[in-house]
Amino acid sequence: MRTLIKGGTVLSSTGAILADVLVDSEHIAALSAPGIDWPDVDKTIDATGKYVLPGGIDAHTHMEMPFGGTSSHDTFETGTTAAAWGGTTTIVDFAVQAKGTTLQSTLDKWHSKADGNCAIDYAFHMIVSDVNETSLKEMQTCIDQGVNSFKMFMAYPGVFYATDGEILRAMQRAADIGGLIMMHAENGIAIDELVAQALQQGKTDPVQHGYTRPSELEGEATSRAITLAKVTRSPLYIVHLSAAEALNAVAAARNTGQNVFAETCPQYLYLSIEDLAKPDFEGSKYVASPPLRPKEHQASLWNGLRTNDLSVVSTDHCPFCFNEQKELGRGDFSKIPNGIPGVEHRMDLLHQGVVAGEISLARWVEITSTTPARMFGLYPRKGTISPGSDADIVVYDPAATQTLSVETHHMNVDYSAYEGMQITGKVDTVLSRGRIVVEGNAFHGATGHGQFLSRDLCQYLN
Ligand SMILES: NC(=O)NCCC(=O)O
Ligand SMILES: [Zn+2]
Ligand SMILES: [Zn+2]
Repeated sequence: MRTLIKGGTVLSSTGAILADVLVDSEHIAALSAPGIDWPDVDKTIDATGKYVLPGGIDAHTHMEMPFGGTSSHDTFETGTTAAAWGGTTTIVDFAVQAKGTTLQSTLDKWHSKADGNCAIDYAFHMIVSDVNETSLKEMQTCIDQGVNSFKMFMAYPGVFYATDGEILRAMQRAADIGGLIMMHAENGIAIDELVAQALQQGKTDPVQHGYTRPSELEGEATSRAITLAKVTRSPLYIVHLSAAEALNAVAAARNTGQNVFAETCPQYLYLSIEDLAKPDFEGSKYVASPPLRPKEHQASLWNGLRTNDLSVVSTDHCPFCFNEQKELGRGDFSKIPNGIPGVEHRMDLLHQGVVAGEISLARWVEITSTTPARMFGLYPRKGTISPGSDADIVVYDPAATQTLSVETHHMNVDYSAYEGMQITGKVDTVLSRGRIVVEGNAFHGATGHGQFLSRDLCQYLN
């Protein structure tokens, strides 16, 4: 099957050119001057007036993730389908080690959830919640199976939390074997005290989730993680960075040349603690950790995206329904399942950054596709429109408009965190390994089309 995408503006992390893109089977065969007459073309897509960009890579999702006695509501099938609708053609999801289990059994479990069930390609990170001799050894086993990044938690004592000593040991191991430690950086011990105090004072509303997780405690944990990474000579990737204090710590480390990287998420760029404070328990829809911050943090985060102190935007997609799931925390905010849905909207939301003049078109591509591909060992198979690369391609109409809503989204969750938001730009067509999966308002993808991506070691970019 040969598909020609004609007349579009092809975007990359370095700029834009007018070019046609020839796709042969699953791969990009050629970029050519506009109008070249390629033989044996089965399907032509007219991209005149549209952008042609590499498919989005969302390096932080949680499909079917157990949390707080329930499970995130998107399956790998529904979540990857929603991702495709929004122009994301690869996800990297987190396999979650439960305490007392091995990394191998965790990996097997996540394969059994995902394999054969994804509409787009997928890979895994590993959450290490039980640091012991076996799991430290198994980090190499994970790498051998294409999983070379390991998330650890300074938050959630008693669940995922690791002590500084455990983090130090895992970082030493990662440094030895070429792994990447990803850190949820919040001071969970201090936060638990603040949570207990708030509950004791009868403060139970969702907004307390924000008040009990102050940005200083994200800044402190980020600095501590950076120090541990420095001592162990381990690269470090801070996940879901939300606070100016944390960003300052990352920027300072990077200025000294340390291999420290960070991602932020659309919710920290567009939503704020005012959403968490919505009445009638509606704030629960916005409970995630780190929490949504006062609006002032947003300008710092956009600046971090420009300076590259924030290298990646991922969603941390972790959907829990308002009815039944978020409901578990009515009367006790600490029991609200943590997470916000968003896998479908990342490309659109970041395009608003282009429209608003916060970032360039090239930067849009870089932070949503090219850098995650390079950072997580998927480049040049993914993250670029180049001959030989997988034909994961988005044709995007920058002039179209849409309104985000639970009525129209495809995520398996009963609310939209961005309800009513007006968006300029819309996905027109999506190809996943050469297959047209989205075309206008039609979905042509298939469950099981998505393949597991065994990742190469990470390529760090300062
Ligand atoms: N972020 C969040 O609130 N839920 C998902 C788990 C995590 O990433 O910490
Ligand atoms: Zn986290
Ligand atoms: Zn997460």
